[in-house]
Amino acid sequence: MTSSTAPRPDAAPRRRLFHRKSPTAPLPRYTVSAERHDDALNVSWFTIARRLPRLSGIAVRLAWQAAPRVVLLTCLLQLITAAVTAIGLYATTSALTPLLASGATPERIGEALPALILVTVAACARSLVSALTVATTARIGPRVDGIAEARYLEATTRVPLAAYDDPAWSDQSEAASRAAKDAHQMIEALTSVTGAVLSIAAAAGILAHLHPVLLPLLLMAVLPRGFAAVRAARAAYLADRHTLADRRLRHSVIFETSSRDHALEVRAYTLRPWLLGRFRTVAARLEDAAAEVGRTTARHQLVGDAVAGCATVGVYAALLWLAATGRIAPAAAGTAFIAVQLSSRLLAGLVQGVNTTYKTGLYMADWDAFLTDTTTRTHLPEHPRPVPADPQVIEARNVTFHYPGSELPALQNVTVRVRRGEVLAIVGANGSGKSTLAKLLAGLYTPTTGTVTWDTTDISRTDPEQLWRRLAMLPQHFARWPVTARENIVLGQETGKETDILTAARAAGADTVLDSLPDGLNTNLAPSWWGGRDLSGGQWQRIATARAFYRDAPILICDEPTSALDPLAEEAVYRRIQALAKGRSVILITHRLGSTRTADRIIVLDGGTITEEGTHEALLARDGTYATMWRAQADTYTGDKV
Ligand SMILES: Nc1ncnc2c1ncn2[C@@H]1O[C@H](COP(=O)(O)OP(=O)(O)OP(=O)(O)O)[C@@H](O)[C@H]1O
Repeated sequence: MTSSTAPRPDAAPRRRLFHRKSPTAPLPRYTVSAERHDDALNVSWFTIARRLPRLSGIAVRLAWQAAPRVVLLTCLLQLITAAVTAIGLYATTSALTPLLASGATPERIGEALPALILVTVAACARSLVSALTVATTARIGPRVDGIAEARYLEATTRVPLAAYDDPAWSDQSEAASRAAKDAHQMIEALTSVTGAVLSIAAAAGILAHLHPVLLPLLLMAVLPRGFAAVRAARAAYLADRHTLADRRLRHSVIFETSSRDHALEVRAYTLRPWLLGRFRTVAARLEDAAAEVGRTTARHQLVGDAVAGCATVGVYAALLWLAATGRIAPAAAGTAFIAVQLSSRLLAGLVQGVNTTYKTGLYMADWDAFLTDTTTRTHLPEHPRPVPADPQVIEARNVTFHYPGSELPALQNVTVRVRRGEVLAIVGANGSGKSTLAKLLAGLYTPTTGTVTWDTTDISRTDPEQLWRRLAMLPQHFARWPVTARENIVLGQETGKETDILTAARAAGADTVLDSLPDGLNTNLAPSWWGGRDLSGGQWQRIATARAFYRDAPILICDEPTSALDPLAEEAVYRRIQALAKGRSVILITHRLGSTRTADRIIVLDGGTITEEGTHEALLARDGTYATMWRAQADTYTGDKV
């Protein structure tokens, strides 16, 4: 399996999408990382027949999990449909035999009447059972989607963070999320396939019973269209896979163009033409792909219909000949005629069903493979080591770390230790590896080589969820959760005492923010929803800081905690961090060197390696990078050279 989404130079779309006021924009054409089913068009019928049960099995298992009784009911309804079809056809022969015989018309009709009533009852029963099947299937669909989506979400929230940096995983994730949303289609399709197959089998059984030659004749009429359907499905699926990257791109272009977060820059930078140009480029590419699928499907359908049409004419001619030469009874020929017509109608459902089953089934296989791959990536240790409840020392030893797909290490041979009760400040230029080191110490990434230990426990051998329960982290890019202020602070923990929430808020300077909100802690901070309120950047940072302070964890990591705060709030937050360090290990990443003065130790990172380590005074005395940065910052305050 290849694993990259390397951009290729964009080729101009072959045809125009729609009337455009603004031009299309150059947009990289990404390749899809894992073309797992590229062989789908080339495989033999035998392979498809072999694959279909497995593909169907995934959906059937989901359906069974969702509603076993409803599945059983659906199967029962399918069997009833087939039985009613057989009864209807059998009754047709019984009705035709007296009708086509010689004798007085009233007598012949009288003789055929019970069979005619049976034919009518069978037709009504078929319609009723078919309606019941639709209602029953509709009950399973949403539950199946729900289970498939929940399992997708469980996998994505469990997978190590590094997976999100891997384009191959992101591609798979897109395919799996699409499959999970459409799982119900597979169930509907399978139901119609089973129903049609059983009914056609019933028709075939009756025909075989009437005369052995009728069965091959029926198959001749129905098979060509079925073959065409499967070919069209494979072509459509492959085209879908090849446009996966473009569909991801289109989602992100739509999001970037219309989201609230980007709305200001869209206007201030007059981005409309550029963004719409990007959208039109990717939409045109998708339009071209869809048109290609349409052409392929039409070609297969046309060939299938032509062959099926010829075969049907041949079947009718053969029936006439068999009846005319007395080889089969006229009533049997009449029933065969009706059976071929009925089967052709059923075939329409079967064709559609096989089409969807195969296509959706391949996506369900992607979903299944994604869950397996994600579980493999999650690789929890079989017997996880317990995480120390109150670690005394957190240590990275000879740690080197590469982001997925990145040749240069973000960290190289880093050894660092932070003890309980200590504040370790990490400083350095942009991109020097500060956040990466913090994430490794927190177990959010696993080192490529080297170890991170909490006390003597190698954290790669622990259960990460247990580890993260001992962690309070204020990341550089914190999330603005669209929930209440209270939930934003308590986030993921049981709602504790109101006084604890307010204490954390006060320590983070968020108390004044809460005072300004109409419903205080209960104010909804989802500005895109009715009644929701937004906050300023600094106010959000105070809430996010309160979130980290509220969490009573032995390890506190603050990554640029005051980047948006006013000077007074900044001062208060650093004081609080200092106070919190008493019972904790604190890792502080900051460019505000004023705040590092009181840190117990400072490390300076440069290009992923530690170049200096010591106290503020020791590093100033050393007159290295730290001293240079300190002086540069001091100059901006004093206006003098220090
Ligand atoms: N998800 C990622 N995938 C690939 N490379 C990454 C990723 N995140 C960071 N990097 C790279 O790793 C290096 C270290 O990044 P890191 O975020 O740790 O720097 P930093 O010192 O925290 O920077 P800043 O001061 O700008 O926040 C940088 O070269 C960056 O480009």
